[in-house]
This record gives sequence, structure tokens and C-alpha cells, in this order.
Amino acid sequence: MPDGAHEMPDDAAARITEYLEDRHQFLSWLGFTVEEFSADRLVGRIPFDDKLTNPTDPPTVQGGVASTLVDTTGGIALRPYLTDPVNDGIATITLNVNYLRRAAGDLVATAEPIRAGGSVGVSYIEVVSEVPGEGEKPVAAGTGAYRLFNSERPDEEADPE
Ligand SMILES: CC(C)(COP(=O)(O)OP(=O)(O)OC[C@H]1O[C@@H](n2cnc3c(N)ncnc32)[C@H](O)[C@@H]1OP(=O)(O)O)[C@@H](O)C(=O)NCCC(=O)NCCSC(=O)Cc1ccccc1
Repeated sequence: MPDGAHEMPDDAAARITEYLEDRHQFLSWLGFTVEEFSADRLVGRIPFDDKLTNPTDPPTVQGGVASTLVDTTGGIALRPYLTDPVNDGIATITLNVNYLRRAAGDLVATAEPIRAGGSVGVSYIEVVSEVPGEGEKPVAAGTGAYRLFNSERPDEEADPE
């Protein structure tokens, strides 16, 4: 866990979760849920749905869905490192995803912040799912770099002249 996590307000994780699950158009449509949220790690899930699959036998989840989950969880995992974890902004700069196995169930990602500075953060993300004939296994792993739009902390504001 990198230095610099801020004490999140008591309701911050719940407010961010509610926004992503219920009011974020794309992620809400995908059925994205937050399963765990701390400064150490963020666990997020996209449930299996036929409309997200390639027409294989058995149907397997289209790779872009795992990339979306890697991107999203890697970014949210850095929110505790923002000055204002609820209201400050994050934008993905670059994303790397390795597809390890075919996925035939829910996708569950665990994202861990690796470094968070004043303007850039990096997360490591691993996704597990049901693999045909193999049970639950890692299906994708990746890293994301994110621009952190930190608001000024009151004690960092310039003194009035
Ligand atoms: C914000 C930023 C990344 C950087 O802008 P600023 O901070 O204003 O920086 P500024 O322009 O001042 O440049 C400073 C220096 O850096 C350079 N440079 C700048 N950019 C790049 C670059 N990309 N690559 C390489 N270099 C770059 C630039 O040339 C300059 O270099 P110089 O000093 O002249 O030598 C901008 O490129 C952007 O908006 N990209 C699109 C982001 C986007 O749409 N992502 C997807 C949506 S997020 C999502 O959906 C996932 C999600 C969902 C839910 C939850 C979590 C996650």
C-alpha cells in the first residue's frame, strides 16, 4: 500500500459505491458492484450476462468487459489517496491488460494501489472468473496509470497577501 491514503469520511465508501452501482450510466447498466473498499484494495464484480459474451460454446465473456473492470477498479482503488475521495476526479492515462484464460462466469477484480503521488497513481489489478473445466482461476491481470485531480487542501492554500 502506498503512503498518502487520507482518512476517508465515514460515508465516503458508501457514497462512491452508490454512485457507481446506481447512477453511473455504463457501470450501472453492466450491473457493476463494489464488494470491498479500503485503502489497501478494492474488489469489484461484473455479473455474467449472455449479452456480454462471445458466441462460443460455452459462452465466454468478451474481453472488453474484463478490460472495463480492470480500468474501473484500478481507478476507484486510488480514491482514498485523493484529497477529497468523493468529489475529486480521476482519469485513466494508460491501461495494460493480459488475458490469461477464458471467462465463463462473473468477473471479480481485486485492485491494489501501488503508488499514488500528487497527480498520478498506479494500480495493479487481477480478475478471477469461472474457467470452463477448471473452476475459478485468474482470467486477466493488468496495471493502470491514472491522472489524479487533487483539490487543494485548506492548509496548502496560499496565504492572503
Ligand atoms: C487528463 C489527461 C490524462 C492529462 O491532462 P492534464 O493533466 O491536463 O495534462 P496536460 O495536458 O497539461 O499535459 C501534461 C503533460 O503530459 C502529456 N500528456 C498528457 N496526456 C498524456 C497522455 N495521455 N499520454 C502521454 N502524455 C500525456 C502532455 O503532452 C504534457 O507534456 P509536456 O509537459 O508538454 O511535455 C488528459 O490526457 C486526458 O484527459 N486524457 C483522456 C483521459 C480519459 O478520457 N480516460 C478515459 C476515461 S476514465 C474512465 O472511463 C475509467 C474510469 C471509470 C470510472 C472510475 C475510474 C476510471
